[in-house]
Parts: sequence; structure tokens; C-alpha cells
Amino acid sequence: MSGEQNEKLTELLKLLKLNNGDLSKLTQEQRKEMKDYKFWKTQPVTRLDESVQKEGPIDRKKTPDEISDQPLPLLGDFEWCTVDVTDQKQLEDVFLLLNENYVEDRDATFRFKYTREFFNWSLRSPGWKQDWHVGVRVGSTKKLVAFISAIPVNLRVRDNTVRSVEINFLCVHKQLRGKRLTPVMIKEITRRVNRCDIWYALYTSGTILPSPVSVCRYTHRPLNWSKLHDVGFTHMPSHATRNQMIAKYTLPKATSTEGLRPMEEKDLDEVRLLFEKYQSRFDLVQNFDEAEFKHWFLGNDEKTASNPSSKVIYSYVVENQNGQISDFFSFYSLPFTILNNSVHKELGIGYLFYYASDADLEYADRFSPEATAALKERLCGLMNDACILARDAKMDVFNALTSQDNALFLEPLKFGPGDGFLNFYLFNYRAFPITGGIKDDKSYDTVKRSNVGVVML
Ligand SMILES: CCCCCCCCCCCCCC(=O)SCCNC(=O)CCNC(=O)[C@H](O)C(C)(C)COP(=O)(O)OP(=O)(O)OC[C@H]1O[C@@H](n2cnc3c(N)ncnc32)[C@H](O)[C@@H]1OP(=O)(O)O
Repeated sequence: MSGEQNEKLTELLKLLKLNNGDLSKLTQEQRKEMKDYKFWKTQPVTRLDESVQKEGPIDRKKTPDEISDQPLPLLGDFEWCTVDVTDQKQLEDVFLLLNENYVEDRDATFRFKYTREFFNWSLRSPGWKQDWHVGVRVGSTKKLVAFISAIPVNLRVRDNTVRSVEINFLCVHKQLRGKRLTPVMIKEITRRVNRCDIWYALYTSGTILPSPVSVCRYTHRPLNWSKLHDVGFTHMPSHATRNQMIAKYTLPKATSTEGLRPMEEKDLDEVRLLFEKYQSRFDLVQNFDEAEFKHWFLGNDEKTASNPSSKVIYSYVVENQNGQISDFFSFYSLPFTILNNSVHKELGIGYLFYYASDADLEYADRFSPEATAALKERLCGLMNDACILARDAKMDVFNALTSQDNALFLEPLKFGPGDGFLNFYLFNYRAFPITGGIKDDKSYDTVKRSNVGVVML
């Protein structure tokens, strides 16, 4: 072993020891140490070197009147703005910023293509507050150069329900990166949320920060292999031909689950009941009330009906012969813009959202061989149909995480492991690690599966 390799091994062993052997924390090759997180080391989050002894809040209990009613100072020619996403012009500013500066793959070939319909759905869930759509503009030109958002959620972390927010769509314009604007934005949104007497948050990121409560892996199921290959999203294995690959991923013409149909308003109560039963198995869950359930699974954009191509959320139920709903699944659409390709401009992407099934509910132990086999069989049928429906909705790839019970169907349904990992974080709340559906070697964990029951956009 070379000196360099030896050094790497020592470093790795050190990290493993720090994390009590928890390899899931090693998703980023070069990890910073806690002391190097100049901002995060000042925040109420679990430290990287901390072994959690007891779950619960980190900071002492506070009241909103202890929190300043004044925004944080911004340097230079920058000013805060509250984005009114019901205003077309302001909404356009947000998606211009995100479409041009949000997450891109390493070679800058793909970029998320956010739309008005997507924001209406993701930023205006019940209880949403305009004050939590925080932007930064350049004073002189009024150009929007940074954004961060929060929506209110009721989280359950194991047995505790925690009134929280979900933070999403943090974005700083490429030309302003590395200038420490992010900490200011996080502090400002924390202030605005705290003023509403909410003290906890859930957020996800591909970046390693102190400290993930769970790590899931992205997986991809090609629906239109030849297009994915043409745009460089998938590569041809050396031993295969194009036709073999197309044949491998070709799905049946039609769905096969009897009683499968789109979810309707009349189904909401019954599906929510089934969903709650199913979700009770997981350790990190978002509880939905009636209005939230309707919003997240039927969408809130009436205009979508006249323009089906802008549809964001797709929900289906399985109604059995007795007229009861035995299963439900949903997926959402968030396409990519393809950069630098003369033929294809857009890549249709479906993301598995929530689902529920009564397949294993009768078993006392969901991990027993019988319960596992029953759920696996049902999920394989349902998710294969979900892929078919996504393909019919012009999606080219179907993405899923290793969260929930997904590990049961990923391999049989040809979901390949992706390069990306998603870290889940809790702000101001300590929690024991939650299984993310991957083993130490990052392969799918079909035995433990995942106890993450929340899906973040
Ligand atoms: C109670 C209510 C609480 C509410 C708040 C709860 C917390 C919410 C937390 C936010 C959840 C967001 C969830 C999502 O939306 S995750 C999606 C994040 N967005 C993107 O990836 C879009 C493309 N990238 C960018 O726009 C920029 O690169 C960003 C904005 C990510 C960083 O811009 P930049 O590169 O110019 O950095 P800086 O110089 O300003 O600042 C450097 C500091 O920022 C820390 N940093 C870097 N990336 C992230 C990140 N993704 N979460 C948290 N912190 C991050 C970094 O470690 C360093 O701190 P420290 O290492 O010195 O300590």
C-alpha cells in the first residue's frame, strides 16, 4: 500500500470511529471537520462527532417575542424582498433564478425546469406564508439573486409530533457564490419562522452538513432508454447493444393491476385513512391533515386541466371488487432542460412520491417473511404500473429514492442506483439515525429497507 493510500485509510478509519461505524455519513469523499463549518457550528444542529443519547429539541424553549422583528442586515447593494408567488412577474423572477442557477449535474448538461404549476403546488400548500418566500434583490437593478422558502408541516419523529417547516429551493446566483450569503439567508428565514412560534425544520441536501439523520440513494428507472442514451443520461454497457438495452427497459403497453384508476376527490377520506395506517411504520413522517392531503395529491392548479402537459402531481388508487381502496400511489413531474443538444430540449422526469398498500397491514411484524413477500409482490405490480403511467405521460425516466419500502421493488423493476445521495437533516432537533434503505456498501438494503417516510421535493 502506498503512503498516500495508507493516509487515506487512516483518515477513513478516523471518520468511521467518529460516526460510530456509521458509513452512511461518508457519502461525500472530502468531508470537512466540524470546526471548519464556520456557520453550521454556531447552529442548533447535531454535531458531526456527536453520538445522540436522547431525542428532542436542542435549544432551550423560546417565545416569538424573544426574536427580533427586524430583518438581518444585508451587505452592499442587496436588499431583502418577500416574493409574492401569486404575482406572475415575481414568480417569473423565481423560476428564472432557479432555472438558471439551481442544481445542475457536474457536466452542466441538465437543469431542473421549474414551472408556475410546480411552484403553485410546492410553495402554496395549506398554511403557506408569503413571508416565508424570501428573496434577495440587487438594490439598483432589483434583479432577484437569491431565494429560500419554507412551508409549514407537522412532522412525526418516531413518537413525537413536531410542528416544523420544510426548507427548500435555497439558491444563490452563480456569480454570488462563496460570498457567505447562504448563512444570512438561513438566519433570516429562521427568524421569520421563529416569529411564528415554529422552532424546528426538516431539509435535505446532496451536500454533507452537520449532521444527516438519514441518507438515501437516488435510483433511476429508464422509461425511454434510447432518448436517455442520446442525451448522455445513461451509458451503453460495453457488453450490450442498443437493441438489447431498449428491450431490457421496454414496459408492457398497458397497466395490469385490476381496479387501478386516477384518484378522485371522493376517494380522499378513504385513501388518507389507508395512508395513515401505512405511514405509521416509518420513523420520519409528515402528517397530512385533510386539506394538506387534498393539496398534495390532487394539486391546486385548476388551470392544469386545460393544459395537461403542465400537470404536476399524478395520483392513482386501486379499487377492489368490494369497492374498497386497497392501494394508492403518486408521482410528480419535474422535467429537466437539456443544454447543448440540438435534437432534445427537455427530459421528462417522474419522481415517485407517496404510496400506501394494505398488502402487509394484517401482519403483526412487517419484516416477517410472509409480510415481506406479500408487500414485495404488491409493490412490484403497483410500481411497474406507475412506470407505465409515467411513460404514457411522456416521462423518460422514473426516479425514486431508497426511502420508504422502496428497496423491495427497486432491483426487480430495474431501477439502477444513481450517483447521487440525499441527506436528511433536522434543525434544532436531535434524533437517532434513521435507516435510509442502503447498506454500508451503498447497495439497496432489502432487509431493513428504510424508516424514512417523508418525501421532499
Ligand atoms: C426553525 C426554522 C429553521 C429554518 C432553517 C433550517 C435550516 C435550513 C438549511 C438550508 C436547507 C436548504 C435545502 C435546499 O434547498 S438544498 C438545495 C441547495 N441549492 C442548490 O444546491 C442550488 C445550487 N447551489 C447554490 O445555489 C449555492 O451553492 C448554495 C446556495 C447551496 C450555497 O451557496 P454558496 O456556495 O455561495 O455558499 P455561501 O458562501 O453563501 O455559504 C457557505 C455556507 O453555506 C453552507 N451551505 C452550502 N450549501 C448548503 C446547503 N445546501 N444547505 C445548507 N447550507 C449550505 C456551507 O456549508 C457554508 O457553511 P459552513 O460550512 O461555513 O458552516
